[in-house]
Amino acid sequence: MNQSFAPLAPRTDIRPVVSRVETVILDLPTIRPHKLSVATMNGQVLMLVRVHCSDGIVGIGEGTTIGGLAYGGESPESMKTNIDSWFAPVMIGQDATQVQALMARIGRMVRENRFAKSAVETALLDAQGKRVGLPVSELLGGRRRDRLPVAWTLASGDTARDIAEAERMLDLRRHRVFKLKIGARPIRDDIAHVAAIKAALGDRGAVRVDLNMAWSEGEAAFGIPALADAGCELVEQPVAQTAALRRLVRRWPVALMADESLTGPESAFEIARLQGADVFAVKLEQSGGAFNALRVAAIADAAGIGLYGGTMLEGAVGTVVSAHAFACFANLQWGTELFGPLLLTEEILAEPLDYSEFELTVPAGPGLGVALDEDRLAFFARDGIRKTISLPGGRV
Ligand SMILES: O=C(O)C[C@H]1C=CC(=O)O1
Ligand SMILES: [Mn+2]
Repeated sequence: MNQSFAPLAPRTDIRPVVSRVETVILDLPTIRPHKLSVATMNGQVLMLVRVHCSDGIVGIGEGTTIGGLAYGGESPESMKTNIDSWFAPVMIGQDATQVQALMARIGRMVRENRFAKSAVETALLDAQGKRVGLPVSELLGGRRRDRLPVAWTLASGDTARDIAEAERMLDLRRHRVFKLKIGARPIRDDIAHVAAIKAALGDRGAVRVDLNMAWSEGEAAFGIPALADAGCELVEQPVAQTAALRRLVRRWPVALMADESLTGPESAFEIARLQGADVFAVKLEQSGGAFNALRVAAIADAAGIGLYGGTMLEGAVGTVVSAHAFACFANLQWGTELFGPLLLTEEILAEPLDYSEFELTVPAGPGLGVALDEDRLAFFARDGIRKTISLPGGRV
């Protein structure tokens, strides 16, 4: 046999490595102002990261915050700078197939920066899923559900407008669980607002509230029983301090949920040890990525704490990786609020996500199972082509 025609044996000793890391910031309009006690959002800023690998595969990830720096110490701009300057050199040339090992390497070189870590981990998982032909959920241990219930946040700042919005969501069969953002107004006004919305919806819609830490412990002791009387079933992060939250838990027939005070497995362990919450709002970015979110869920399960799939109001990419992770949770007693893409006026995916019958379908394709619409991305990129053209009707 002529040796020169013998097929080459595949090189199993050469693994694809990270060859380039690219970041971009997108500025997207929201369907209406979104009013939280900490900030009013008139648009959303997404930081997208692409991890290019030596086998030609590209993974995508997202880092997004709420109201810039209003929610925490990272902003989309800080994520972009830190990934460009500090993450990329640590990643380039490293084995792209061993996601946990590479994240551990990043963890040794980069302190904090949980949101940015979540974004690059997402991109590595997307790339590895595309490489092996499996959805991210399967790389995380395997999904237990294909569809996730999705709550909607009413945050227009106006009671009548919120009721009309809830009615529309019920008619569309898109959402039947409503989270009301309160805490910016006097307590009695907020209670009246919640009571009016619950009275209008009756048994057709569940009502929950999020204070984003706005109340003191004394205000919470006054407000929570009134919320329970108004028919509210869940109160999210009424106070900032874990110790205060713990003192409020189980005093009234309404569940209390930790959000801002939950920043990954260590804080989850501490809150669980103190019996400081009935429910955890797990967010991938707050946790530092999907693997850490699964660790938080395991701690909640072990402690008998309920689970809720939270959002940082991410766009499609951050929402989808969260969906893959929440699909793997053993328990998801309180559903999710993965509605971020629906708050944006613009679609950035080639195929939109499927929101129907009050639920979101977890994509089944390899990796995240979604593809970006590159033209729209180029259009909405900061300093992108939107700066140089305008649409008819002045839509932008
Ligand atoms: O939970 C938060 O604090 C952030 C976020 C989630 C939904 C929403 O409207 O805001
Ligand atoms: Mn919250």
